Amino acid sequence: MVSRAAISGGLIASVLILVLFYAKNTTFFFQNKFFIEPVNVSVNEQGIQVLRMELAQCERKMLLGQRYIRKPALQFITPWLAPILWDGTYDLKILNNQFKDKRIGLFVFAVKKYIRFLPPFLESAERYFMVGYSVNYYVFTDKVGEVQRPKLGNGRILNLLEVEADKRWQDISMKRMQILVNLTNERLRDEIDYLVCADVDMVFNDHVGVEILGNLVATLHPGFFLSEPMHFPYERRPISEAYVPLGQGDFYYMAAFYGGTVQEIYKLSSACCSGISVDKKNNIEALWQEESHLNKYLVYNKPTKVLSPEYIWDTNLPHGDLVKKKRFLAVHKDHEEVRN
Ligand SMILES: CC(=O)N[C@H]1[C@@H](OP(=O)(O)OP(=O)(O)OC[C@H]2O[C@@H](n3ccc(=O)[nH]c3=O)[C@H](O)[C@@H]2O)O[C@H](CO)[C@H](O)[C@@H]1O
Ligand SMILES: [Mn+2]
Repeated sequence: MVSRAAISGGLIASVLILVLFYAKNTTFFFQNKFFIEPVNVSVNEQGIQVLRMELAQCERKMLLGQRYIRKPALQFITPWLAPILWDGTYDLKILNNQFKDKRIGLFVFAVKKYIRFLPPFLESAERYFMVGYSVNYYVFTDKVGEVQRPKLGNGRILNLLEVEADKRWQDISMKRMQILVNLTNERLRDEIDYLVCADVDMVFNDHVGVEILGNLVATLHPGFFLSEPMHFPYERRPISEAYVPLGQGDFYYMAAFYGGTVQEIYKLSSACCSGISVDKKNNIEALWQEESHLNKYLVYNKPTKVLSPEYIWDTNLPHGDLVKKKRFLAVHKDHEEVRN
């Protein structure tokens, strides 16, 4: 004869199994359904409301025991509590007060054919980049004599500096790290407080101000901000110094816009530079050159501020509706033509 206790035990066990099975599947279901949430990432007056509604929705789902996950890049804060800058998430008045006496540098390479991108880059920077602040441009080129000096605002200085042109575009792009080491180790220490490093094949298209300043600042790559970390194009070959193992890394950053204090950029460029030279000795080049080394560095040295893809956008990319302000835009180019 089966005892009563055994029957109720069996019943409880089967109910438990059913509950677990249901929970597992609903979690799975909601994870998929809500993983890419079509959110309004701009937090102005309506934005705040949207955010509140989302939070309420999120709480409701959590109450129901369903897991609710929002894409990390669409959050306003990283897991290590650094702000992710989206339009409307900061108060410019407070920041302008905080940074009012700071001197800012903008570092850019315009070598060989890329010199053609320099006039629109500088003109747009004069219109949108740190307007009202003391800005020192550091333009490295192999054709100092060919640069037409644009009209600059008050307190803004153009430093034209000579750099030797490498044969391969990859080497030109990577050489930026070597130049940055020297620049931040010597001259810049007394000249500026913050340095911003940019690609030249870009134009400023909207306000970019002191909100981007911080100890160590990097920008989410606009092509990967919604991707799963396992799909980030990190260097995955362990033989390279830029290697990032699967399961590590939070975001994929683009090397076309990053910055920080002179001291932090010195540390960053020194690390990337030594990684690049070890790779050279081992006859390997990281998948995305210095960008791979930058990403490796940022896995282990977390940025203190992260810029949303508002700060690097390309109009060819999908999901532009999530990015309300396109502040720094890639200029479309014929890669073959301009690199050869
Ligand atoms: C979509 C894509 O392909 N993205 C990669 C590509 O970006 P990009 O296609 O944006 O690289 P790029 O051709 O703009 O080169 C980077 C920068 O190096 C400078 N430069 C380069 C070549 C040259 O002849 N003269 C010169 O001045 C210039 O400032 C330029 O903006 O390459 C980068 C550098 O490795 C990164 O890895 C990017 O992820
Ligand atoms: Mn570029």
